[in-house]
Amino acid sequence: MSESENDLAGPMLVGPVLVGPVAHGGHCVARHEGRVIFVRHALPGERVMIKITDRSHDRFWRGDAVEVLEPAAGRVPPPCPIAGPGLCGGCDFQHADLATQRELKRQVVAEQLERLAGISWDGTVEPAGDGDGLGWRTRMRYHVVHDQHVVHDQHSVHDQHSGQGRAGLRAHRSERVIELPPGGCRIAAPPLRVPPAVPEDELVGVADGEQAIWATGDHPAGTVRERALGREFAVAVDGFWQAHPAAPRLLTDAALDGLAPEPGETAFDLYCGVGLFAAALVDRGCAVIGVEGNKPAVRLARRNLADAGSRARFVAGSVDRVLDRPERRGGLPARTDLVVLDPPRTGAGRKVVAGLVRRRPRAIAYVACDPAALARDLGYLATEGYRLDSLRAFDLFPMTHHIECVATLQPAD
Ligand SMILES: C[S@@+](CC[C@H](N)C(=O)[O-])C[C@H]1O[C@@H](n2cnc3c(N)ncnc32)[C@H](O)[C@@H]1O
Repeated sequence: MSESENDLAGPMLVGPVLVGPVAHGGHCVARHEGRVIFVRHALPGERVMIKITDRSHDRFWRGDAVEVLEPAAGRVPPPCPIAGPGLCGGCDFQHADLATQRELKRQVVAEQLERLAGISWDGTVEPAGDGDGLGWRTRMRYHVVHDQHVVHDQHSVHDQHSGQGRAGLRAHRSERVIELPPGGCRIAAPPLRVPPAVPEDELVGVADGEQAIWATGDHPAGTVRERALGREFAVAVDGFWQAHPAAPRLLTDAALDGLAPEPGETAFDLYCGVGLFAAALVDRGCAVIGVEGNKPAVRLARRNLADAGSRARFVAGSVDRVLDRPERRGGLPARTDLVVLDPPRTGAGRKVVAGLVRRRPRAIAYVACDPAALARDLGYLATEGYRLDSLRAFDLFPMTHHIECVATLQPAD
């Protein structure tokens, strides 16, 4: 709980405040009486009243715009009734139209690249083809709220929940669960919008066409079949697969456009999951080695690419360690023509960058779900002699602040 929520004087309201530029993380920057406030539910240029939600940092506060005195041109009523201040933390930008959302994301990518890598980028954020930015999310994790009742027995008093719970989503930066509104989650694919009542605390849903597959527990068993690139991929129910249905095609096309693979070339697919980029490279005639830390995903990748025979090989392990290991001890060859890397939100880091540039690839495609980590790693790659060739940004997470980028690089000389 934040300090302000603990405050006996009640929540603190400040303003009117003029909202400044958007910042990475789904908020804008405002200044009030010499202090920076990261404010959610606002747009640049608006004049708002801010409810302070976190005063625990010396250098900045956090807050929600709870009253908009002068709205910006792109403001719209949020399509979901739980998208407002203090409610669901999943969607950051429902109060902006899609063009404004994309402009905010463009500014964030450009600012991160400039500030962290000294790169000036004048690209746009490309839509993923959805009309209204709703109903795209094919993977959902719901939390379940139970009615608690207190049980007294002869030894102790404890809380118990009774029977089925009601599904919800977490509030922003909080464990608090906000119950779904009637009609369910607006960005979930239609079969996942309204989940079934379950007795467990968590519920994972995967959309399989018009059907939903539901699973509970920390490590739900089972696989689903995803169709992409004219292939079928088996994916664990709780495993990684791109959440937007347009993502596999958009991202592999962008990576391959930059790499321009030739038949017979060698490639690494680092952080390969169940083999999406490996499949795209194999289908263009390359021999690929995938590296993935999640062992079940590696087993599925081997199955998914079984038709490629010796042209697709998968190594289980942490990318930094596998890159460091000699080939005779299960590491990777000393040279490769091409590299695709698609790390988690934390990015690849200096050690991975050093390990891959040592192989002198003629082209690298970096698929990134965090523009700050991407910009930091592009800085490392520049120091190691790789220059940015192209950078495309895709709006694969409409209504949220998230954005997916594909950067391609070549040796500077
Ligand atoms: C963003 S996903 C990309 C998966 C795949 N490229 C795709 O598009 O389906 C990142 C993957 O990296 C894996 N991963 C995370 N950290 C890792 C590490 N240090 N070494 C190897 N794999 C890692 C995760 O298990 C996950 O499958």
